[in-house]
Order: sequence, then C-alpha cells, then structure tokens
Amino acid sequence: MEQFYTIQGEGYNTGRAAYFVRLGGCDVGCVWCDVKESWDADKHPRVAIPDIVASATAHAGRNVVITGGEPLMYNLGPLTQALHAAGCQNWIETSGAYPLSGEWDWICVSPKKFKAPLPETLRQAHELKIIVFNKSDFAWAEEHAAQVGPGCRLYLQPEWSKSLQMMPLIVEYVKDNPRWQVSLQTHKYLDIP
Ligand SMILES: C[S@@+](CC[C@H](N)C(=O)[O-])C[C@H]1O[C@@H](n2cnc3c(N)ncnc32)[C@H](O)[C@@H]1O
Ligand SMILES: Nc1nc2[nH]cc(C(=O)O)c2c(=O)[nH]1
Ligand code: SF4
Ligand SMILES: [Mg+2]
Repeated sequence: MEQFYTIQGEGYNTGRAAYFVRLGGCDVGCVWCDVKESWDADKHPRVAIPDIVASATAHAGRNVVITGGEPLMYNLGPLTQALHAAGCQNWIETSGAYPLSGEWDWICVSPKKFKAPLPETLRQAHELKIIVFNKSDFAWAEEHAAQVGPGCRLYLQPEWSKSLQMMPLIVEYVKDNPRWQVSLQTHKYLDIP
C-alpha cells in the first residue's frame, strides 16, 4: 500500500529509524483501526520484492517494519529472505490472526477481539502490544500475557481516540503491575508518518 522511512513510533523499538512497508489487505475489522484504507488490497498497487528491497536500502537505516493491513495474510518468506540477504533487520507488526511466515528479528503481536490470535504466534512474540479501548481491556490483556513466552515484553497502548480517558487508567495499571509498560503512538505527537 505504501512505503516510508520514519521513526518507529510504538512499542519496544520506539525512537529507532525504520523503513515501513505497509501491505494492503486486512479482514480483522477493528472498529478503531487507524488505517482502514489498507483493508482492500485491490485498491493498492503491487510492488515487486526487488523494488521494495532497493527502496528500503536506499536509506541509512537497516531496520524494516512489515505492517499493514494484516501482513500475515501473505507468505512473507520471499520478502523477508530478500531483506535479510540485503542486510536488513526484519520487524513485524501483526494481529497474530494468521500463521507466522517469514524470517523475523522482532515480532510484535497486537491481538484483536475481532479475530483471535493464533496461540503459536503468541508464543513466538517478542512483544505483546494490547490496545486499550475501555477498562475491560486490562483483564483481556492479562489473558493474552498468559499465552506469550517468558521473555516477551508487555505493552499497553491507548486507542488513539480514547487516549485522554484511558491514559490515567493505564498509568495506574502499570504502577500496580510493573511487568507492563506504556506504549504511545509517538509518531502522531511528532506529526510524522
Ligand atoms: C494498523 S496495525 C497493522 C498491523 C496489524 N494489522 C495489527 O493490527 O497489528 C499497526 C498497529 O497499530 C495499532 N493500532 C491501530 N489502530 C490504532 C488506534 N486507533 N489506536 C492505537 N493503536 C492502533 C495496532 O494495534 C497495531 O499494533
Ligand atoms: N511511525 C510509525 N510507527 C509505527 N509503528 C507501527 C505502525 C503501524 O502502523 O504498523 C506505525 C506507523 O504507522 N508509523
Ligand atoms: S488488524 Fe490491524 S490493520 Fe487490521 S483492522 Fe485491526 S488494526 Fe487495522
Ligand atoms: Mg500506524
């Protein structure tokens, strides 16, 4: 759908330069999704893998975020192998609703109520990023934290339109449950892509 070189705004790698590859297509249907224009893959041009690699490596950074849409609707083996061969670090943003494919250096799983994540994908996550839309989401976050591996980092990120209401609850929750951390969509405050 689009590619852009920016700063990773969310989660563990916040603040680091990264080239984003946003793949069109998603059927998860989150009511608050901030890229609904990504859902219909047919509305976006196809780009060949060598062209993606060439664009990604035209910048100083070597971190590539594969996002969407839901990137795991596709077999990401060929794209991630080509990026690795070009010296890139591959990071993924996924809901976990489809089987994991590809070679990954960092896996961020952000599970959704609208289409459940696969247990095997949760187990492989380096980072679990729960979007907090209402106060019942803390219990839901714990249900998913119980399914990740031992070293997985745990993040609570306010849903953007509910940030003002949810941030005080997230702050108190993290103070009481310090294995969780706050994640903000910092790129939206910085006004960058
Ligand atoms: C647009 S999604 C694309 C990747 C994948 N489909 C997923 O949901 O993880 C990228 C990240 O943005 C988060 N996100 C989407 N809409 C959001 C919103 N309104 N507020 C906060 N985070 C949001 C998702 O949970 C996910 O972590
Ligand atoms: N700067 C920036 N950081 C991000 N982290 C995850 C994003 C995404 O939409 O997947 C995103 C995004 O769209 N922009
Ligand atoms: S899974 Fe990701 S891309 Fe799909 S609707 Fe939800 S937030 Fe948007
Ligand atoms: Mg985004």
